[in-house]
Amino acid sequence: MPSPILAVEDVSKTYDGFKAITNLNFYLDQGELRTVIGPNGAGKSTFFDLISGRAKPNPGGKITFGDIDVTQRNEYEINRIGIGRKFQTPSVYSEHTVFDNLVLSLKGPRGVFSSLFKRLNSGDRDRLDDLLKLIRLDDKRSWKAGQLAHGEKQWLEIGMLLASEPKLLLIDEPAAGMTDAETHRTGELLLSLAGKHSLIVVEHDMGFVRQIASNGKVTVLHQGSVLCEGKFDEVQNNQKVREVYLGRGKH
Ligand SMILES: Nc1ncnc2c1ncn2[C@@H]1O[C@H](COP(=O)(O)OP(=O)(O)OP(=O)(O)O)[C@@H](O)[C@H]1O
Repeated sequence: MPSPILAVEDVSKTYDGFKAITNLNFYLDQGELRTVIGPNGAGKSTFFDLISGRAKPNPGGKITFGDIDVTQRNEYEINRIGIGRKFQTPSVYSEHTVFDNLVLSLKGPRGVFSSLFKRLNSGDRDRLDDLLKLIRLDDKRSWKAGQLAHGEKQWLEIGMLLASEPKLLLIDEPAAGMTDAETHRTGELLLSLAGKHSLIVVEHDMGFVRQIASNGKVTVLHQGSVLCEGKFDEVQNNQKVREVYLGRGKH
């Protein structure tokens, strides 16, 4: 049994007396791709905020990454320890080329100026070439990022996340606003990352969830807690999930 890379234990988060996350327990294995779904307001973004250090849990809970207790670490430290996050809306450097966007995201203490004007070593170059192929933007490496289609910007941002060499990737609704073909390609990309990386993907598009959860587990959040966890079909057929999430339990 692989040991969990992430353990979230008895974690709660209260905002102005409202519990956005309630006694949440969540374990992710090394190399696992987990999909997290849940209705609006279920706590998915707050869950990511807590793991990434953007928000602090109420006293009492614990978040462990590898063997490090990150419960009270700040966002910057957690990112350096190896948790990278991609938000729903792509945020690329529009005026820079695709290639330079990746250079700017390479791991290490580099300012914008030194990143762009420093000579890359051959190891970095090879890695960026591989990344460009992986995200299928090899032929657009010299394009300004602002010229890319929405789906391509999302892939570039996944590439930027990978350039920073995280061990765990938190990815928020990567398929939002994509065409069917782009969505499918994104699923292939994420599936190809599993194993080498650990990933948690929050998503609403059920066709996409079915694709990326084909070999893995889905966690359903509801009112800030785990309602159900299992293979896609198990989750889809779960009565509680139908009632609260799909809203058609009685039909
Ligand atoms: N900073 C905050 N201050 C006050 N309430 C918050 C804050 N962040 C989240 N909440 C509340 O916590 C609950 C969970 O919100 P969250 O954004 O985590 O849900 P979600 O599952 O990501 O929803 P969606 O799918 O709509 O993005 C909501 O009721 C929300 O209003």
